[in-house]
Amino acid sequence: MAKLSTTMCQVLTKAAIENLGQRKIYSVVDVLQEDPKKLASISKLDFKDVIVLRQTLITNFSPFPRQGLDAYNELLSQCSYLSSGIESLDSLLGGGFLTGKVYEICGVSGSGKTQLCLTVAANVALRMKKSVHFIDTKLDFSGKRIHSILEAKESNEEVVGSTMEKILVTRVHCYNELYNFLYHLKNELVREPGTTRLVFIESLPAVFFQYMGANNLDSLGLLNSLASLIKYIAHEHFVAIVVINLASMWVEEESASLVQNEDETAPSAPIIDVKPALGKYWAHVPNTRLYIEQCGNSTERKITVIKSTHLATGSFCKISVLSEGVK
Ligand SMILES: Nc1ncnc2c1ncn2[C@@H]1O[C@H](COP(=O)(O)OP(=O)(O)OP(=O)(O)O)[C@@H](O)[C@H]1O
Repeated sequence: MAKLSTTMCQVLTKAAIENLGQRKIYSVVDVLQEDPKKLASISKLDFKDVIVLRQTLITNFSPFPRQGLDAYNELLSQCSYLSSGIESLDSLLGGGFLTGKVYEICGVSGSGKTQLCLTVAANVALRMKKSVHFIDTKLDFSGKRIHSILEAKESNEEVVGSTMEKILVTRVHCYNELYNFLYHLKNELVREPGTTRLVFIESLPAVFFQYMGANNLDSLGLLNSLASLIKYIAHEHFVAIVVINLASMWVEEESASLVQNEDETAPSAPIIDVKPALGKYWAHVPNTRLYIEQCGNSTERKITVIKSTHLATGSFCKISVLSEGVK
């Protein structure tokens, strides 16, 4: 909501702004909502000038509809898939993580979220000249682990060293530090566009749990500001942002009692529902949500698309968490 100023239009004088202010008309939206005749009498501007003012404000402040073709061409020219370096995951994602999108990887504790992110960070940094940001909110980033993942892929110690230099780890202790870091990253990308294409936030609940509970409105406001910033960076600077979230498993007892087995005598299996943390507001923020869970033997994991704007939900792939990283 832009505040009125004399630089917005030649006819908008300081006196007119003061006159409008006395009637609580302070912003562009206030002017556009008001009847032009009434505006002329309040501001003491000519009716002709009020029409010029309205046209100028509409031209400069309205979002214009764009053709679908323009949006598609922009996507083709500026977005790219960042291969995760894990074949099965790339084919699930249609080629890799798409720049300009926000991804969430959720799963219960120990499901392999961190191992997956470290491996993808290592793979992307190894292949690309750009830096990969890793925001560590849990304060447990392991340089040793990423070094051993890289060593398993690359025998040249110099290449391993230069790749590790491209993985920029930032430790944040609280929401404010996270927000400030992202804000500065946004400014850096304005100054030097394209310096980074991939950002991991590991993990979001770690900086939010302190705000949950008592004053829920505060946490919603903070979550809203962070979500806008994350989306802005991803969309405007063509960065893929991968947010790690915890998930909990809930047994839906009501549904369980409705589901009958084939012989209708044995008790039916309870339906397990996956609930990512951070609530309903956050639920719509990521463009794609991936759920990672253990399956089969202790190293095997299944990744399922549980929400997406461009991938089929329910599709899945299998990966293995090994000493040399995720494969
Ligand atoms: N060096 C390693 N070699 C093989 N497997 C490993 C290695 N390090 C961790 N793992 C496996 O990775 C799994 C833990 O994964 P990870 O730490 O990524 O879980 P997480 O989902 O991030 O958990 P949390 O939410 O608690 O942080 C365990 O099954 C562990 O055995």
